[in-house]
Amino acid sequence: MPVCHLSATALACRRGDRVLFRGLDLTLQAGQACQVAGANGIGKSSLIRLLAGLAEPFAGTVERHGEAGLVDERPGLDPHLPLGRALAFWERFDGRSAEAVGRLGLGDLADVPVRFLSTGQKKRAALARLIAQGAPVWLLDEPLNGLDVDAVALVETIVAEHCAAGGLAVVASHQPIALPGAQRIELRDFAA
Ligand SMILES: Nc1ncnc2c1ncn2[C@@H]1O[C@H](COP(=O)(O)OP(=O)(O)OP(=O)(O)O)[C@@H](O)[C@H]1O
Repeated sequence: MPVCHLSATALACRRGDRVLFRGLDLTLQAGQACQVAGANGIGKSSLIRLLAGLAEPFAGTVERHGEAGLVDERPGLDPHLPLGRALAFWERFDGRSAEAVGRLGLGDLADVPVRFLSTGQKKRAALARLIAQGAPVWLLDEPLNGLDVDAVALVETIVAEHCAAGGLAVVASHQPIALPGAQRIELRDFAA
């Protein structure tokens, strides 16, 4: 696993004419995880986007060393392709195939177009691609949405394995997720 590090300093986020949060500090080294918690609309997705470099902070800085792997509400897979081919598209970038499809219960779905997959199956597929990507910095926005109880436990295990292998993870979720030893950020504590 490539060396990784993620930090945010005095971070503030504005969406539209509203400042959502300010004064947020975060430091994650290889092997560490953080859960970002908070009510709907408080700014969890916005924080993930700042950490991913997809949006500019209103104030403060983000420093990231290591490629980011982002999972959000869009699976990042061509909806018109069968799942197997949609995942294969990423192989040329990732340099490896999505070997976790079996573990994620997708083994029988290779011929099913992505648009026909259920919500939970799409989320599982996004996680299969995330693992294949091999990025050290995982930024997971509501990764449990649509997942059944077994899949929730699997995500908890996969995140723990990723961190044990030297990766790091930020998990934004309004649902409980077991991340032993993880930091926790309550976004309401930074409400502007
Ligand atoms: N492009 C935008 N312009 C203006 N406001 C926005 C924009 N995008 C999001 N917002 C607002 O920013 C706030 C935070 O949104 P965000 O999606 O980060 O919240 P969240 O904590 O992830 O919510 P949820 O738990 O419902 O997913 C919301 O009030 C939302 O309406």
